Amino acid sequence: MDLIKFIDVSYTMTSGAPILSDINLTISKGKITTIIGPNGAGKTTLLKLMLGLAKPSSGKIHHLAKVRVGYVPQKLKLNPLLPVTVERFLQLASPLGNKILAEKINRVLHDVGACHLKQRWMRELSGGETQRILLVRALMQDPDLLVLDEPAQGVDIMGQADLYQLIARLRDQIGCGIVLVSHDLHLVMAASDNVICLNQHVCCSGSPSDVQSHPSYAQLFGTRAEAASLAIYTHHHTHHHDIPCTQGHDHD
Ligand SMILES: Nc1ncnc2c1ncn2[C@@H]1O[C@H](COP(=O)(O)OP(=O)(O)OP(=O)(O)O)[C@@H](O)[C@H]1O
Repeated sequence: MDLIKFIDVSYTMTSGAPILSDINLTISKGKITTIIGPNGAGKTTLLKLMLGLAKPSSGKIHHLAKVRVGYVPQKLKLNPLLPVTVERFLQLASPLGNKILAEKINRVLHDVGACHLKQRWMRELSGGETQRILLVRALMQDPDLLVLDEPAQGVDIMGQADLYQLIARLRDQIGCGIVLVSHDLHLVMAASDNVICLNQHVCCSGSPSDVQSHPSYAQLFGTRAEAASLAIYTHHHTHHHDIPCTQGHDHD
């Protein structure tokens, strides 16, 4: 099912500077669509258009009627002096009554494996933990479409892999559409159903393998594109473990 469809969409600044031109794309339920592109390519602008926070200068954007969108911002702007627990933060984001809300918070925290964070202070969470709680907040809207702006920023590589696995699990479990912006080509190629390669216009799009074999992808990302085609999760051992795994050891 199509959730959002862009038809010949262009976006121009009031100064007349073109930001996006002739964008045609479809966001579908049950699929992870990742937008990749260099700095200034217009990725955030594209998300704003999807979310209805900006209007196209020309072209049409069709939304499925009453599509519910959950948005996970790049960063949380929270007053660092404000003592807010995770539970309180989530309560503040919902209009639900006490009992239903408490149950929902528990359920969604459980779904993303974050029950242990419930009583922690928001300001003390790590980057990856904060990202998970922002995801919980978005999921509490029961979204048809989940939009994540660079969710892996500030999260270490193992945390990023976990986050992407979680996003893929949510797609299967909830069946919502997922749109994300990412700079990490390895993870994008491993975890997306569709990839849109953007540089003010759609340079190429399709399955990760379609995009990886497209000349404009190699042109835009150069050596990073080559590196991303190598598997990253393979953990080759060329040695035997004779010490417990909890102690440090080097990998060849
Ligand atoms: N409010 C604004 N006023 C002027 N220029 C803007 C504004 N918002 C965006 N731009 C310009 O539009 C272009 C696209 O910006 P956008 O933030 O969408 O790119 P991006 O792909 O998300 O970049 P990044 O990867 O660096 O976050 C950039 O050249 C940016 O400078």
